[in-house]
Amino acid sequence: MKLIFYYFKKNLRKIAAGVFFIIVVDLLQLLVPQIVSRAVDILANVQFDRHVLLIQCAVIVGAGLLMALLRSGWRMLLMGSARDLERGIRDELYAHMLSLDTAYYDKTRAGDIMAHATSDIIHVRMAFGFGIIALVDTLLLGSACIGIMVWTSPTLAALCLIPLPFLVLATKTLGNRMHQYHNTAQEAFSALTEQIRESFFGIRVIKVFNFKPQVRQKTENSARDYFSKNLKRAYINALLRPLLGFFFNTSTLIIILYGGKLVMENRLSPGALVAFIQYLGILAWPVIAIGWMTNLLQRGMASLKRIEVLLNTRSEITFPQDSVMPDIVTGNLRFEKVCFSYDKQMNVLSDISMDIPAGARIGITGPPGCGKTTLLSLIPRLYDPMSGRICLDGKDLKTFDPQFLRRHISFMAQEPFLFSGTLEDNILMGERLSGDNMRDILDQVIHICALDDTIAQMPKGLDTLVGERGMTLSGGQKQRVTLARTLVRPKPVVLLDDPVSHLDTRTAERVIQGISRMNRDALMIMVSHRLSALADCDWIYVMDNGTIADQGTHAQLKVSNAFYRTSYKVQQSESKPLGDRS
Ligand SMILES: Nc1ncnc2c1ncn2[C@@H]1O[C@H](COP(=O)(O)OP(=O)(O)OP(=O)(O)O)[C@@H](O)[C@H]1O
Repeated sequence: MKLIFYYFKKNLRKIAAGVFFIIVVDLLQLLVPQIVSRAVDILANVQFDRHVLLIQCAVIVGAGLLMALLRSGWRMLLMGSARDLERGIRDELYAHMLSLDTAYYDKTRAGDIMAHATSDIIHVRMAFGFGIIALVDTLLLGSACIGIMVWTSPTLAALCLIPLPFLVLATKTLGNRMHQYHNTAQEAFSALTEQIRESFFGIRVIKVFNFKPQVRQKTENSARDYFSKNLKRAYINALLRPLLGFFFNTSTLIIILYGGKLVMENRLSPGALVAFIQYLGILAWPVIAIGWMTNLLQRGMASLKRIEVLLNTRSEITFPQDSVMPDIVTGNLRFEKVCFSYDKQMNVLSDISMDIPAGARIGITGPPGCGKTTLLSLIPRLYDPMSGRICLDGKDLKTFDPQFLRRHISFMAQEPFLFSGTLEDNILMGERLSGDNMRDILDQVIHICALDDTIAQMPKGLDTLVGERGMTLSGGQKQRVTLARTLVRPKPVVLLDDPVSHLDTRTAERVIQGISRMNRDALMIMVSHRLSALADCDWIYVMDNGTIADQGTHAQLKVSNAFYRTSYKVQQSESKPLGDRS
């Protein structure tokens, strides 16, 4: 609610002006039947005054014009404020979502986040935009209409308002149903969109495995589900509108029957009878709006609650107020009895202790799933250890300013991820390189990552668009672009998670040689299954089942460690031409 109040206060003038315009429009709306009433009475009188009648017509036209102007005025003011609220919530939510840690995204579905960022925000806007309008209109127009009707003829008002409670009940009950069906239809729509999104996302797998009939069937089922839920909503709508019409017509019938009798008995003027019918027409909107507004507000409050839950979600990774920002980071890294678990139950890393001097080249290897990526992820604090600690230059990572820490660490993730944009955008990530020799550095990094030939073959070179998620590039090309992104800015700690896994042996060798020549002062930790890539490392850790099972140099491990020796032999023989394998 704090957010709502903030934007309410921020747009207070606009909202006040909008509400004032609504009040004026409502008053004009209430005035028109009065003028019509006079006009009818003049017409009913045989010797009518043409001049007065013309004036009354002119007033009606003038009131109509003014109402049209003021209506667009309040729409702009109130809808504008509501849109501002929508924009504000979206900005706040997005900024907050970016601040949440990786663990949050591990357990949250992308579809739910999308729902918060789209439909929930729209519901809040609707509730606090249309909600205000409906509230003012319902209170003012509804009570004024009833007041005028009672004042004109209490008995006629009492009789013609008999169907009103049924009308409110019907709107409320059917409105609730419609709201329920609306929600289920929304869920069905999300499922359908997700289904379509996923099928295009995995179009290659679908084609290769000939999954077309299954995927089509699944999408058809989702579409049918969406259709049937929408149909229920349409049925309710189809029932609601005639029902509203029926109740209003019943009221009109009562007015004509009993009001006509009053006119004939000269207890009511014909003009007043016509005005009565008009007031009943005006009353239709507030009556419908009560049910509509309740639904709108309920839906808006539910969405606001969901948004607030998200906004109140805090990262498990916390950062100290008085964080450390040393002048120099040398890159001395120490793991002290570090344990980690994703689910807080089963350890993925157990009792990891390592002392890594600044500037060292460290290799990490081990069977799939033994915890190599997890171990790297703890260094830029994508996750925090459950116990033990990790120190950079003797200080616990948890004491560093997070931005500062990540500014000093380069991290190449295992899965190459590219954004839609140009190759250069993806390497530089929107930050221009500063300094005179920066173009040379970029060229040098491109060369190290064996990207020069690839880029030279592209008509637009570095300005080539890579498509959504780098669709137009091969797996190996994507991996080298993400490597270039990691290496382009020299940092004291460089973490590479299987940087050459998608590359052929020759290109991988060239890339590894380039990396080892580069930025010799930096601490570099490289995870790799390809043991030849680790041959130049100063020290290699062999992991198994979340622990450090062995350590040594490449030469030592080739002899002393069974896993390392066997893997190396297999990889050596695989890299030989078929005829040379023995
Ligand atoms: N986000 C996650 N949530 C829960 N469990 C995870 C998550 N990421 C990894 N794991 C589990 O943690 C264990 C270690 O995974 P990790 O990715 O660190 O292994 P790895 O040694 O890098 O594997 P690979 O060589 O295949 O890349 C695995 O059992 C994996 O299933």
